[in-house]
Formats: sequence, C-alpha cells, structure tokens
Amino acid sequence: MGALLYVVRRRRRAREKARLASGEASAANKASRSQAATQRATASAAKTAASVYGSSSGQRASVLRQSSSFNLGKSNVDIGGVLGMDIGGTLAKLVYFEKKEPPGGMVRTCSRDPLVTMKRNLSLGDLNTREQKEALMQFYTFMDTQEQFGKAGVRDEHLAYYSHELGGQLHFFRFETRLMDQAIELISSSTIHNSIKALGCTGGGAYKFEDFFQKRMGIRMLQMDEMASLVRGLQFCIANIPGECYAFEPEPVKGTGANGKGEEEPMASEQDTFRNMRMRHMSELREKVDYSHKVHRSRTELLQSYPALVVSIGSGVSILKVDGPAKFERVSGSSIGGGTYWGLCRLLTGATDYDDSLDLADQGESDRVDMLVGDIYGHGYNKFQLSSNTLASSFGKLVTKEDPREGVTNEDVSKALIVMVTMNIGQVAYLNAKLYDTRRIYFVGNFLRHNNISAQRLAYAIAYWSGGEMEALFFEHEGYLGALGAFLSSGYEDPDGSSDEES
Ligand SMILES: Nc1ncnc2c1ncn2[C@@H]1O[C@H](COP(=O)(O)OP(=O)(O)OP(=O)(O)O)[C@@H](O)[C@H]1O
Ligand SMILES: CC(C)(CO)[C@@H](O)C(=O)NCCC(=O)O
Repeated sequence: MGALLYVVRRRRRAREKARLASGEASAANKASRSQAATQRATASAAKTAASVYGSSSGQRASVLRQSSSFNLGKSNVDIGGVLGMDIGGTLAKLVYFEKKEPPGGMVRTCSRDPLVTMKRNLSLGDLNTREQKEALMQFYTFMDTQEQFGKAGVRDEHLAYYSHELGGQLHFFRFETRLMDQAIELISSSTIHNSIKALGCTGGGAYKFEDFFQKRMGIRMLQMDEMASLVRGLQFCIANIPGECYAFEPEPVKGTGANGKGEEEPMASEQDTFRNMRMRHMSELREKVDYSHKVHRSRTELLQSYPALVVSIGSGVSILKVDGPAKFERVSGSSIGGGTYWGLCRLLTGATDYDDSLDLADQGESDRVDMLVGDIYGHGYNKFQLSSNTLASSFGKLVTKEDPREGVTNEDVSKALIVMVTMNIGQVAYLNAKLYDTRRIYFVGNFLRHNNISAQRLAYAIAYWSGGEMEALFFEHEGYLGALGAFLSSGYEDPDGSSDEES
C-alpha cells in the first residue's frame, strides 16, 4: 500500500512536471486549431500516406477521413499511457495496448509482477471516460490503416499478444528511423496526436527527436533509459508470455557419435590450452552441425536464473549482465552489429529490402568469398586443431583473385557478411559470459528478426565453445523489448526514473 501511495505521489509529481514542461504555449497552440484545419489535415494525411508509402488505397483514405471526423481538438484527454516507443539508430518500434475482453472470455487478472499491476491500475486504469474511449478508438482506427503502408511501416500482426495481466492486447509496429520525418508528417496531419500529451520513449531517438515531437505534435517524450527498458521488457516477456523464450538444439540423430555426425570427438592433447580448444570448436563450426531444432525453455527456471548475459544486437551491440529483476550493468559493447551487416550489404550487393537480403543469404555459399585454413596451408593446421575448412579470414579469398567479383554472387556476399558479423558477436558474447560467469546468454534485437542463420550459428557456437556449459536463448519479440519496457514504465513513473533501476 505504501509503495502504491509512493507511486501515486510520484505520478502526480510527474504529471505536474509534464504540465509545466510542455507549457501552456503548446496547449494554446493546439486548442486554437480550427475545424477547417482538421479537415485540411485529414485530406493531407491520406495524401501523405499515399506519397510516403507508395499506395493510394481509397479504403485507407476513407478510414482516415472517418477517424478524423471525431475532431477532439486539443482536449484534456491523454491516451499516451497505452503507448511505448523505442527509436533506435536503424528502426523505430512502437508498442500499443488495446483494452479488450480476453479471447474466450476467461478473465485472469492477477500478476505476480508489481510493475505490471501498477501499470494496469494506474496508467491503464484511467481510460474509461467517453472522451478517452473516443480518442482510443480514433487511435486504433488510425493504426489499423497502417498495415496497408507497405514495407516501410510494418505491423507485426503475428506478434500481437493478449495479456491477461494487463487486461488487453499488445500490438507491435515498426518503421525505419530514417523515415521519421514522414512518419511525423503523417501523424501530425491527422488528429490523433491531439489526445497524446506524453509518450514513454526509449532509445537514442527519445533524445534526438525530443524537440521534433514537441514542436510538430505537442507530444512530450518521457525519456526512459534504453538499457533499463530493454531489461524490463525482457523480464516481462519471460514472466508473462508463454513460449516466448527458446533455444536451438541439434536434431537428435540416432546411433551417431558424440558430435552428432557419426564421428567421435577428436581428443584434445594434454598441452591443449583454452585457446586451442576454442579454436578447435570453431573449426567444428565449419562442419555445419545442424542446430535447427527449436525448443522452448521453462519460464520458471529462467526467472530464477541469474546472473545472465543479455546481448542486444541492434545497429550496434550492447552487452549487459543482469543480476536480478531490474538489476543490471552494461559490461561491454561492439560497433560490429546489425547496422554493419545491413550497411555493407546495401553497399556491396545493392540490396534494397532487408528481409529479401536474408532470404538471398540463405542461398549463398560463403566459402566462395571467405579464405579457409586449407586455402593457406593446403590442408589443416593440425598442431592447433584447425581443420582445412576452418574460416581463416572473412572475405579473404577475394584478395587472391584477379577480379574479386568473378564467380561470386550477391547471395554469397550476403551470407559471408552475416557469418562475419554473427561470429564476431558470438565471440564477444562468449568471452563476456566467461568473464562474468553467466550460463545463459539472451540474444535479442532486430538483427535476429527473420534471421535463423545467425540464431542457429550462435546457438551452436556458444554450446561448442563452452563445451555445453552455456546456452544461447532467443525471444519471439526480440526487437520489441525496449519499446515494451518503455510502455510498461510510462504513466506512473518519473520520466527519468529509469536511473533508479541501474545497479
Ligand atoms: N526491416 C529492416 N530494415 C532495416 N534493418 C532491419 C530490418 N529488420 C531487421 N533489421 C536489422 O535490425 C537492426 C536494427 O535492430 P534494432 O531495431 O534492435 O536496433 P536499433 O534500435 O535500430 O539500433 P540501436 O539500438 O543500436 O540504436 C538493423 O541494423 C538490421 O540489421
Ligand atoms: C549506442 C547504442 C547503445 C545505441 O543503442 C548501441 O548502438 C551500441 O551499444 N553500440 C556499440 C557501442 C560500443 O562499442 O560499446
């Protein structure tokens, strides 16, 4: 009860701060928007949608017209509590909540997570007036039309999840950060922003676009620390979403040797150092052991499993050691991440669509690009257990050819890029897991979206390098953890409250 009162007081303080900070100027500004401006904006919204996303669907235009006809003006309504945003270097992610009856009518409201209970009771419990319901309806109608916007803005319908703990459905939407101008243009030419005063937002964009949001839409960013949001979202997913967390294992093969290929493991010589063992395990990777069997992990076990390492693969890579709920430290990072893959892929192959580039990589042969130990030695470097087909140098084979492009397809280049970036991240992750003595490594971030090549290689590499002591784990909502964390924290916590959580 004491904690609840404390939170209510903090929330009141935050509201007061919000009111003062956003200033009467912006409120007056919006209140003066006339009906004529609203109609102009409606037409412009449909036009912008068509021009930005290359579609001119009559249906969409009509829904936008209809949704804007609510004409709330700038009211006292604030539905910002149903939103959470994460604006990263490459992708902007939005999570939004839709209060509704559970599928099948089975009501289960209790949550063991006090943060979820607070979110439900405080920030989501307030949305019952007629104006609020209308504003929400208008917002949902607007978002429903976004599925038709082509590949630039995508609703990940398959990830929508009914949360009994929160009493509604969570929806997931993303677009490329480089299109932020157009996205804001689109929103500000509708009327939905009139009923959003403040928005829980994380990622670098919460700072970079702060002024832009305030000036163009009168929306104040409640800035949440990106690592704290990530950890909060991750823990929410493990605790609340059944089947969220999974690993990859080799397909069980009957009657084979220890390595699943019908062969016995080569014995390590006495003077094998740790490094030699690691290199030997790396060479095994070349044998393409198939870690393609997806298995779910028990959430009860995972919730008790600390410390754990979290490797967030976005544009760059952040590595966190998590010691308990909301207790974490950022221990390392790497600039070779998802941005490196996609940036180089665009440059070298001319790819324009991210998902297509991954599908192409699936068809590629990286050995046509990569230099192997056998290319250097003519055979394996047996003294150090480096088999002839161990990767010696990513892209190194291109050095030896008169024309580096000859006989090399875009598929090969994409594959070699993915392998290079993935193995580098895997090594940094493994070494940090060793350093901090963590058995479980959670790999998250949008680099892993639609990307089983990387996930399966990471699963295999971590198992192999650690001799089966460590496990790589993955999430269905891998790219939305930060946005989920921002959503969960917003509305009842001081905007800068995230610093409370860091150890
Ligand atoms: N549709 C897509 N377009 C571009 N990149 C994509 C797409 N889908 C997945 N990715 C990959 O996801 C990465 C971005 O991941 P994520 O959204 O987790 O990071 P971010 O928040 O943008 O970056 P950071 O946290 O470093 O600021 C990209 O660099 C790319 O490798
Ligand atoms: C800068 C961030 C934290 C932004 O999300 C991320 O891209 C990152 O962790 N980059 C790697 C920075 C480093 O080398 O530690």
